[in-house]
Amino acid sequence: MDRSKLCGCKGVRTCFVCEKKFNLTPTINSESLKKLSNASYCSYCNLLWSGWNAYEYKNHPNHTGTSYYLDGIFIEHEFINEAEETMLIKNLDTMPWDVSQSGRRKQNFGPKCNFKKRRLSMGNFNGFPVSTKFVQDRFDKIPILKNYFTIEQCSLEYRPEMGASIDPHVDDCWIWGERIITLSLQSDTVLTLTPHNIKYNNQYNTDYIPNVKCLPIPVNHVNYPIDVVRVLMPRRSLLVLYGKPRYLWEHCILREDIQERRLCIAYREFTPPYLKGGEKYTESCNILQKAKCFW
Ligand SMILES: O=C(O)CCC(=O)C(=O)O
Ligand SMILES: [Fe+2]
Repeated sequence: MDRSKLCGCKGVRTCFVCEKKFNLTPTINSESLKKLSNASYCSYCNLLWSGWNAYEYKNHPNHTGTSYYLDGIFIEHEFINEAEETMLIKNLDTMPWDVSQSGRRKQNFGPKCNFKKRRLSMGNFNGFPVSTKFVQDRFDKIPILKNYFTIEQCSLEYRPEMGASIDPHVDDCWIWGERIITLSLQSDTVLTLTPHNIKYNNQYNTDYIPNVKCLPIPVNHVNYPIDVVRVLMPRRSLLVLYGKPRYLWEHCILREDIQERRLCIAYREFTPPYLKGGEKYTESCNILQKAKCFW
């Protein structure tokens, strides 16, 4: 089944286009997730509240039912204003979009990374679009983003008519540092966190997680009463995932949570070995220099 001329999907990933043409069925079944114990994140009290509805945070402070605590999720509402959002979307859309998996499109600005061989190179990385610079500059305002130095910036587009989604995954742990940032644009969606069922040793390069031996992997099965966490990502908000939600849970965006076109800009930093003073710095110093450029 060669889908290279049809869409961007590979392996188990699918979109409406290839599902129709090859009679494929999507792998993720949200109905089965709804049957698990689920809770939604409230960004105002930093707690999870029982239930699937990700808009539960709007009931704050009048939540009812049981609450749970999971450290490692941060949301800043209205990180950018409406005029800035309009301007960002307009500027992103002046640049070409590349097809990606599961009906998404993307614009990638960052070095070339071979996650399997764990090899890093400049590739055609040339810095970042100047129209997006103010977003990176504003990271300084957020205390948990202290010393955040962006190495990769990736715009993603999700359209309902493509059946766009992103399958459960953990962002690579060898090259990408602890703090994963996402700026959401154009419409709200939900990030769904699910138990990380390890499929094979070192999947996502989890052996490279700092202090991995101290972390109870997979935490959910061992001692956490919740199997699915729903995190609303309102348009114009900034989400930061770190700690356990970044390393020990997979995150995904379900097709049913894309109701309108949604864009986001995802940001990644290097892991400590590739930062100044780290043991891999000789391999990364040119890339760190390049990541200061805006064009
Ligand atoms: O679209 C999003 O908010 C999540 C994207 C994501 O998880 C990724 O690019 O690794
Ligand atoms: Fe991700």
